[in-house]
Formats: sequence, C-alpha cells, structure tokens
Amino acid sequence: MTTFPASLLILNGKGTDNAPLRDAVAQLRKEGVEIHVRVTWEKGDAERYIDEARRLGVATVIAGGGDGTINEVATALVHCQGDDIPALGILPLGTANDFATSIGIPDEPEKALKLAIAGNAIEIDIAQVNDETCFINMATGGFGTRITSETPEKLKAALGGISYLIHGLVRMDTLKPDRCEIRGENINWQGDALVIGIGNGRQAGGGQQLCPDALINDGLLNLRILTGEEILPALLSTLAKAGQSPNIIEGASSWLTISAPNDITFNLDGEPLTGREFRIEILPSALRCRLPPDCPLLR
Ligand SMILES: Nc1ncnc2c1ncn2[C@@H]1O[C@H](COP(=O)(O)OP(=O)(O)OP(=O)(O)O)[C@@H](O)[C@H]1O
Ligand SMILES: [Mg+2]
Repeated sequence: MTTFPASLLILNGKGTDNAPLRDAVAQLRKEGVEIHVRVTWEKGDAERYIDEARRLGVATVIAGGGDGTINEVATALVHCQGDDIPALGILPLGTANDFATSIGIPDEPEKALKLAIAGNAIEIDIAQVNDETCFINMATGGFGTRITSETPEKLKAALGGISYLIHGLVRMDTLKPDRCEIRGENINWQGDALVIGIGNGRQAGGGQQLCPDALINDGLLNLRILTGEEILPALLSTLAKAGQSPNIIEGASSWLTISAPNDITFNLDGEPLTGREFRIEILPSALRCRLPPDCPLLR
C-alpha cells in the first residue's frame, strides 16, 4: 500500500488498550503506509488534532472510537477552511458503533484501517443543530434519549449495545412522552412524542433502526416520531414494521424545527443537548468520507 498518502489516526483514549489495532498499525507502517497516531483525553482534543493534521498535510483523518468520536472529528473537518481538507476515515472502537455499522465499515481493525486509508472519498451530508453543534448519525429525543444519555458508563462498557435496552427496561416506570411541535418541508406535527428520531444515518441506541430509509448523501433529514401509550416491548417490536402502525409518523426534509413547552433533551450521536427550541438543518456534501464500495446509505 506504498502509494497511499499519509493519514492521522485520532484514537479515543478509551480504546488504546487494543493489541489487534497495534498490530494492524505496525503492519501497515511496515508496508510503507505513513500513519500518525494521536490519543484523546477529553472532548475537544480531536479538534486540536485536526489542526495538526492540516499542518502535516495528511489526506485522511481517521476517527478511532464510537459515534461520539466520529462526530467530533467530522464536525471539526466540516469547520475547516481552505483547500485540501482531509477526508474522514472510520475505525469503529465504540460500544454501539451505530454509524460505522450502518455504513458498512468492517469490525476488524485491520480491514477498517485499510478502508480508511484506501477507500473512495465520497461527499456526504452532516446535520447542524441551532447553527452550531453537528451530528453525523442521528439525533434522538424523548424517552429513547433518556435511555442512552442515562446509561451508566460502566454498564455500557460491560454490556455494550444491549445495556441501552436493559437500562431502558429498568426505567420503564419513567416512560413519559414529550409534548412538542415539529415543522419541516411538508411536515407540521404537534403532539406527545415517545421517541423522536432525526437521521442523517439510520440507527441509534445500539442497532435500533429509527430511520430505516435515511441516506447520507441525499440532502435530507429523515424524521420518525413514535407516539402513543405503548410500553417499551411493544414499542421495540413496532420499530420493525413501520408504515403499519398509526403510532409512527414519518417524513423527510432538509430542515426541521422542534419546539416544546418544557425542556426536552436530544441525544446527538451520544452527546446530550437540552432546550425548548431546536432548528436542525442538513449541510449537503459537507465533508468527504472513505466508504466501502457497497455502502448501503448512498443514493
Ligand atoms: N481518554 C478518554 N477517556 C474517556 N473518555 C474519553 C477519552 N477521550 C475522549 N473521551 C470522551 O469519549 C466520548 C466519545 O465516546 P464515543 O462515542 O466515541 O465512544 P462510545 O460512547 O464508547 O461509543 P458509541 O457512541 O458508539 O456507543 C466523548 O464524550 C469524549 O469526551
Ligand atoms: Mg440523509
């Protein structure tokens, strides 16, 4: 792989104790591939490493971590000015890895790294909330959000994606819909939402297909609202057969506004954002991402 340009791998500090990854990086370096590796300690570190990546002139910045890490790196790339902005590569090392899984990134570090270095860089969209925060995968609100943002770190580390579900069941007594109003192109809805999913990508919460028709390069946000008084088990089975349930509202729009009389919390690729007014818009073709040739989320 000697002909490929240099990359900088931004590794979430949670994922550094990883022998297969160490071997994969060593092997690629032996083959002549230039890979710089940097490790994060806290939020904001990824952004600083992007500055360094640009000084080094690398062709790819690889996000090594979960959805939160991918989003942080993607957001920093979207905010870059000028020419020769590096492409995004993805190395899934999180607990849920919802974005990576849905776009077809392989699990094995070696395969994912090779794709991140040599894959085709394709223009994709990102979503922006209130002119500032971005999410590359999905915003979830309502009960579903409480599941994810309240799942304790330890439970998450031990059980992975399943922990979202378990923790959700334990807290079923707290199930309470969020009253809100949602507008968009041909969307004007008001009511009590149990779960609101707004997707550039398709799945969140460790495999829940909230926006099964979403594409990452169609210039649209996909919306799905789950309403009604169903309890969680029923809710999860309805997720599978949309279009049949009167409790599922769907739509697509390049922008959405959500307003609520009480605070609601959205989970943006794992990071909570609380408020009463949200304006979410898609930024079309905002960055380039190295994707597998058969990526199912492309138009
Ligand atoms: N060294 C570190 N130790 C612990 N947390 C870190 C470290 N560096 C960054 N972080 C935090 O990790 C979070 C992002 O984690 P990320 O979403 O990538 O993984 P995850 O939550 O395990 O995976 P997933 O979102 O796929 O479930 C950010 O909030 C960031 O502040
Ligand atoms: Mg889309």
